[in-house]
Amino acid sequence: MTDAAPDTAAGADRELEPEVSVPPAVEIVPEPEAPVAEADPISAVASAAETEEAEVRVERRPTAVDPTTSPVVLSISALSRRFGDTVAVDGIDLEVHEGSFYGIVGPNGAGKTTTLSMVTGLLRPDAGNITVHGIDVWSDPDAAKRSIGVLPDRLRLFDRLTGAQLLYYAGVLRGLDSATVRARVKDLARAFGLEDALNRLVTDYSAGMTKKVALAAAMIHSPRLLVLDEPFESVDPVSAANVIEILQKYVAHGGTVVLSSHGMDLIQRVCDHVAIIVNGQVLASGAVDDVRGAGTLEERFVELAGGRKAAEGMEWLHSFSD
Ligand SMILES: Nc1ncnc2c1ncn2[C@@H]1O[C@H](COP(=O)(O)OP(=O)(O)OP(=O)(O)O)[C@@H](O)[C@H]1O
Repeated sequence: MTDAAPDTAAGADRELEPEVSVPPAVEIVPEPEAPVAEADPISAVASAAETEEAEVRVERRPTAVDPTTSPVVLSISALSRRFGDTVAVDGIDLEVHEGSFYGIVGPNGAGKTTTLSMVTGLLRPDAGNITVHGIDVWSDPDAAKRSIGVLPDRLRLFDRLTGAQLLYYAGVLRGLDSATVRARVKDLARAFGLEDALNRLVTDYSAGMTKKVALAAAMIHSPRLLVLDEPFESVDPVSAANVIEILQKYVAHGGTVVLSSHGMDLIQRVCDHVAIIVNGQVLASGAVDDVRGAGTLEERFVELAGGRKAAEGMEWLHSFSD
């Protein structure tokens, strides 16, 4: 990350604003080690850009590698973290294999964000170990972070930059050369439907646009592991379908996605593996079909999370005080 190209974000503005000179296709996929499932490497980005024609309903896809037998990309063991008296994460063990589309679900306050923050080197654990491709995230964070792309919760972006500048900055910070960054910015903007917004300040973006530009920034260096905290929050259904298609192609080429979401239906349809976290502990994990059993993932989730609360004691709400 420290070997960034000499260009600056301010320079990016000048270079990107008028017209972007684009070298031929750029892959926003990890360099494939496993055989790829499709002949055309990606243009995941380009093909997913056909917003109008996008299938809003997406389903699980076959991947290049079998995510039950492929090498472990992310290993979490005995991970714990407390904030004062609150135990946010309480001894979590998880293994995520290469080529997996791994969903993490849990009720509000279950510890998902805390877990993902520790996995990506943003929050120091109290105890436990995390390795990414065998590299310990907390003893060698620079090396570990090189292969991770992160969409954190509670985004703190440099929002006084334009979208183009922000993406350019993300790319050069990750050591990409200027021409590669420019080409990828163009691909990503097309894929995420942000072309018209590239030259506007990120602070003026809607919530969904902000999420999409942050997601694009997480992908620009084609990391081997993408860790995405609620990537579809505020994102409209067509854009979400585009993003999913991009992620599915990324996974099909050997990339690995770990994402948290409250969209049970989406996780059930798209992910191959899932972990249900409640009160900082993993109550169920494994292949989605094994975890959900005969019912839906949502039913299993409600069962493990303690069921719904009846709306008793709220009669005052319909007393209409005026
Ligand atoms: N910085 C912090 N300081 C104090 N408590 C925190 C902090 N971050 C998280 N917590 C607490 O840790 C617990 C887990 O929070 P976390 O954000 O990980 O949950 P989550 O599963 O991501 O929830 P949500 O689905 O609502 O985003 C909660 O009780 C929360 O209040």
